[in-house]
Amino acid sequence: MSKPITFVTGNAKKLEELISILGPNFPRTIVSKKVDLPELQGEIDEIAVIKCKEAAKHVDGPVLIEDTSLCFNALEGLPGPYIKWFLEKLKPEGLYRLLSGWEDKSAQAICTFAYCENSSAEPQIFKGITEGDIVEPRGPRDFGWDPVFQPKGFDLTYAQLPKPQKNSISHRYRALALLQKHFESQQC
Ligand SMILES: O=c1nc[nH]c2c1ncn2[C@H]1C[C@H](O)[C@@H](COP(=O)(O)OP(=O)(O)OP(=O)(O)O)O1
Ligand SMILES: [Mg+2]
Repeated sequence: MSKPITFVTGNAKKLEELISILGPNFPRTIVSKKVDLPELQGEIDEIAVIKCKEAAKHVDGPVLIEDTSLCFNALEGLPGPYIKWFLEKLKPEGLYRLLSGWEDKSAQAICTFAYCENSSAEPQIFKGITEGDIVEPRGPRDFGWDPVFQPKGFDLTYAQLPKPQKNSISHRYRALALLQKHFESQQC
């Protein structure tokens, strides 16, 4: 019997989406642990790997983390992994205004999961990307920058989409689909 996987995050909304996306048939048990992990600098994959190693110090056994970036194409991918601080200071309105000097409002929402079996194992990466545009904020404000991200092919923002619909196209869904495939293939 495999040990449960501990998903380490300080963000309750991430946990809620993970549970609802993976559903009841995921082959491993997932428990969660609330830890405020350091907000690191660097390239997206690098950050996820170091974050996973940090998280492993708080857990005895398999550990999972994720880090989310919002990358504006006009700004060469910024704010990217620093979106948390940009959102905190500028609020959704300010994120939209950041692009006022640019015609290109396109952006990528990127979710990077990192998993390691224990604190000495090298983390594995599972990454999902959803393309969209940064728009004037619309919809409920219960999760981060959801009000300003409008996925390509939709005329509603992530915040306006019904949860199951966001969870069927989101960056987090795409990353978790890869994670799910990995654990399902390990079973046979
Ligand atoms: O689907 C999403 N829709 C809207 N906003 C989102 C989403 N996913 C993360 N977010 C926000 C949370 C944080 O302001 C920043 C990512 O920073 P990030 O470090 O990954 O998240 P966090 O510090 O809240 O939780 P954790 O303890 O897992 O690091 O973007
Ligand atoms: Mg964080």
